[in-house]
Amino acid sequence: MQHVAVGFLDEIAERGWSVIPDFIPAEVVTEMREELRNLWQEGEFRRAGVGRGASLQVRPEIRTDYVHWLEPNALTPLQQAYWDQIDTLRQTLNQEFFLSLRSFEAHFAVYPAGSFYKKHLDQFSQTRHRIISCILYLNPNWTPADGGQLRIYEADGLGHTDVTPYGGTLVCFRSADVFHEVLPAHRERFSLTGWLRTE
Ligand SMILES: O=C(O)CCC(=O)C(=O)O
Ligand SMILES: [Fe+2]
Repeated sequence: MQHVAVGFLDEIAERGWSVIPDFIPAEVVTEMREELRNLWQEGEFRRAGVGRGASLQVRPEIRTDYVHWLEPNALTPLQQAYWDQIDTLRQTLNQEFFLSLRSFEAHFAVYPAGSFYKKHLDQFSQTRHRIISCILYLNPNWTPADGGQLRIYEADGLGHTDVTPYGGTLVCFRSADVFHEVLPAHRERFSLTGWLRTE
């Protein structure tokens, strides 16, 4: 079993979210960002939507990012290595919290300068398969002045915490009950966003 910091599991249990700085090393962040950039230049991204299946809609008043879904059967070696790391996390979460997380789905995301994603939950009301959201940031030299923070709301709805999207940082939270939003990014913002699922 991978050694995850005790604090990580406690935070997920108690407040619903946790941040792991340097989840992957800087060289790997750079290589992943190169893969993302190539796909972007090849026109392999689509405007992200809201909802699922037939009710999926592009809603620019809610989110203005672009996504490219990864194909689990055709991962690059770099993507596979990340998948393996997440799989260890999956097993740890299953053991610790008696969950039945079975799979992982993920997309690269690009937030062009000025983009945002308003306050939302990641679980769909009709289907409840997304249990833990995992976001890996791929930005070079990000600073708080670049905006694009992930704003995580407290369960009481009163307070919030802003997470700066430094390259290599992983944020995990419970998809069903942690409200969050992406504040407007002042620079192009890159990430790999995924969900541990029960199906
Ligand atoms: O990129 C982030 O920080 C969060 C993205 C997000 O909330 C989502 O894609 O559902
Ligand atoms: Fe989200």
